[in-house]
Amino acid sequence: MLRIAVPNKGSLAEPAAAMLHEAGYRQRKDRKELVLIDVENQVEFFYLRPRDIAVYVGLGRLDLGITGRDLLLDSGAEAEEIMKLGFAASTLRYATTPGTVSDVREFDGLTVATSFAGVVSAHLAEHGVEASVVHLDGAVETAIQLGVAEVIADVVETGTTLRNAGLSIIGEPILESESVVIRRRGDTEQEAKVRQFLRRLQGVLVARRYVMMDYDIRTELVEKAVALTPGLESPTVSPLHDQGWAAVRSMVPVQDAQRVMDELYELGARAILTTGIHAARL
Ligand SMILES: Nc1ncnc2c1ncn2[C@@H]1O[C@H](COP(=O)(O)OP(=O)(O)OP(=O)(O)O)[C@@H](O)[C@H]1O
Ligand SMILES: O=P(O)(O)OC[C@H]1O[C@H](OP(=O)(O)OP(=O)(O)O)[C@H](O)[C@@H]1O
Ligand SMILES: [Mg+2]
Repeated sequence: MLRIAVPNKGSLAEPAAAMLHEAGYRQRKDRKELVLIDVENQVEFFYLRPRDIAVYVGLGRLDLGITGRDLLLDSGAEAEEIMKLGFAASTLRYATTPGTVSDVREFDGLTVATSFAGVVSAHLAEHGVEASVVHLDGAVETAIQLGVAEVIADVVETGTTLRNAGLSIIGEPILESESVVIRRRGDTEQEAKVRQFLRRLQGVLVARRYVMMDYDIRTELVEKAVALTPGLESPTVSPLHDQGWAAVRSMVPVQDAQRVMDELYELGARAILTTGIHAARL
C-alpha cells in the first residue's frame, strides 16, 4: 500500500484534495479525519500540516507527499520534488517600508522576520549579508509595524497583503514556489505504484489544460489546418463520406481554444466542436 501525505490546512489543502478526487482517489469528507484508507486503489492518505509533510517523507515514514516547494526547501528534509502540480503558486520575497533599504546587500545589521528561516538564512549567507533572522508563524507583514524587524521575507501572490501593510518588495524573488509531489531522496521502493500515482495526477493536469477539438475541412486544406492544431503527438485525420472533405481530431490547450476555432473557421473549417477531457493517460 502506498502511503501519501496530504496537506490538512491552508492554501494547499483544498486544491490537493480536489486533484486527488479527480484522479479517482477517495478523499476525506470530514476535516477532522486524520487518516483515510482507499482500499480499492491501495493508497493510505495521511492529512498532515503542510510544513510537516517533508519531514515525514524525508524520514521515510511516508512514501510520497504533496506540499509547497518553499516548505520542502525550508524543512531541509532529505526529500526531493518529483512532480509539479501548479497550484499554490507564489514567490518568497523580501519587503520593507518604502524609502528604507532597497537591496539585499544593505541588510547588514538588520533583522529579517519570516516563516521561512531556513531558506532566508541560507539566502542571506549566500549574499554575504550578516543580518538576524526572527522566525514568526504568520502575519509576518505586521512585524515591521510592531518593531520586531526592519525587513520581512514572506509569500507573495497578488501582492495585496503587502500593499495593505504599506510595504514594498525588495529585489528579485528568493524563490518561486508551487505545489509539488515529494519523495525521499534515493527512495526506489514501490516504484510501479509511485509511477501509477504520478500518471494519474498527470492525467488530471492534461484533462484540465486541454480540450478535444473536432472539425471538418476540405482535404486540400488539411495541412494548413493541422498546422493550427498540431496536438500533442499528431492529429487524427479521417475521410468523410463526402468526397474531398476530412474530419480532424486534435487536443488543443484550453486557453487557445477560442482563438484556434476562429482561425480554423477563417481557413474554411466547419462543424468545429470542442469537448472537455474527463481523464487522460498520455
Ligand atoms: N496567498 C497565497 N497564494 C498562493 N500560495 C500561497 C499563499 N499563501 C501561502 N501559499 C503557499 O501555500 C503553501 C502552504 O502554506 P501554509 O499552509 O504554511 O500557509 P497558508 O496556506 O498560508 O496557510 P495558513 O497560513 O493559514 O496556515 C506554501 O507553499 C505557500 O507558498
Ligand atoms: O500576495 P497575496 O495575494 O496577498 O498573498 C500573500 C499572503 O498570503 C499568505 O497569508 P495567509 O493568509 O496565509 O496568512 P499568514 O501570513 O498568517 O500565513 C502569505 O503569508 C501572505 O501574507
Ligand atoms: Mg499563510
